[in-house]
Amino acid sequence: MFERPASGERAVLVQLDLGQGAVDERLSELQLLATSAGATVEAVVRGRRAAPDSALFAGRGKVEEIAETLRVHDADLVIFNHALSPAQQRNLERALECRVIDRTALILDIFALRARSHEGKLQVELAQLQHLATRLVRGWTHLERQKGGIGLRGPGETQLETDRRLLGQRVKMLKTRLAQLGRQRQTRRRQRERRDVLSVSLVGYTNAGKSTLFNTLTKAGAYAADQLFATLDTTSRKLFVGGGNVVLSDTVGFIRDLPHALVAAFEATLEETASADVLLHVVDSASEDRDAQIEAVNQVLAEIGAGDVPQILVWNKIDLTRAAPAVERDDYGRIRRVFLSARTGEGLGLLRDALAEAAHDHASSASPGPEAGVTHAGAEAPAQAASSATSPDTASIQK
Ligand SMILES: Nc1nc2c(ncn2[C@@H]2O[C@H](COP(=O)(O)OP(=O)(O)OP(=O)(O)O)[C@@H](O)[C@H]2O)c(=O)[nH]1
Ligand SMILES: [Mg+2]
Repeated sequence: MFERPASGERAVLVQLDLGQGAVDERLSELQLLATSAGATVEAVVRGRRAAPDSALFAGRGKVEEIAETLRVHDADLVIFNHALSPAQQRNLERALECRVIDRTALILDIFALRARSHEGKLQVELAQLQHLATRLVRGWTHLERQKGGIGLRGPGETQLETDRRLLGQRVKMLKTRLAQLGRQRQTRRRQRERRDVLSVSLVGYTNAGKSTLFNTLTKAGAYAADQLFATLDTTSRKLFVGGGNVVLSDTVGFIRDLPHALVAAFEATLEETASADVLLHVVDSASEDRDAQIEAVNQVLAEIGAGDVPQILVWNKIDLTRAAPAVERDDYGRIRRVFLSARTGEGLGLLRDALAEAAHDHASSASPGPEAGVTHAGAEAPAQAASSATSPDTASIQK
């Protein structure tokens, strides 16, 4: 579906335990991120520190261990699963004599690979330039330049050697252009609102199954793959459910510690999420990292001003957990959680029911405010404690 540059860089991953928890989950996520960017993971160096070293992030001994690992595996790239300061990155590259990138650069790189729409490309370029702006001083002169490597791909790469002034101008131009596109987007959205269509956005951690669900619901053929950030551009499709019309949008997935430059650059796209009537929060219920992922998604939602948009939790991948398809309702009778499998289609009908209810309430509500979608559902659906195969982890879900 998209061409992938055969970069085949041989990478060594570095994961330090700084006491934030979920170290194993963070590491397997980094592995998936690196593979999604086209690298082959040759080795992993792990360590533990109370706090990052100001000059090298890791300690001296650890840096030596990384150097030795690079030699043994003949690797040419080091990826830190942390945010490195420009100075730390520069010092590490000098010490290790190879390219060192951090988690932010890696994520930006994947975004550069995936961007397809005009707006998406502009957004990625803006994020890359903003990330580069602080790092511009170093240049790449102490390294052999390698076009197309991880962290150097995408529209931002051509600006690498441009001076700050030009870079500033480009950033300004991109912002203006994106603001224009944002206004057009808003106009389209208002027209939709007038037509009384319920707008529903799929949100969730990357790889949760949003695109798969989008496809089975709309048969649209959005790109779904076992890769992080397979989807970058927002795709919307109209959907007919019993209660009325729904516009369903599939969009970029979230990840913990989403780079701020990225959040800022994707403002317009994310705004679409924030202005939805209902969010379908898709969760990979089979993931060991599930609860942390839910939390990370809710955190990003709060950051982009979507913390108050009503959510229906979609407990996806029940084919892996062997949970039964079911719904859970709140005290007002609103469906708050649906157990289903986007892959096998089990429980999909229940989600359609939930959407039909929300669409019905949206159409019949007198004041179509942002929350009109599901908040009044209780009025005509009094607490029918329906088929809730309540799982033991219900308590961990607050939203
Ligand atoms: N077993 C199982 N796998 C699923 C299910 N739904 C999705 N998947 C798989 O999970 C992987 C990710 O699915 P996507 O639909 O691309 O996930 P996404 O949330 O759109 O991911 P991004 O666009 O990368 O953020 C794919 O390999 C899917 O085949 C499901 O119900 N059961
Ligand atoms: Mg997707």
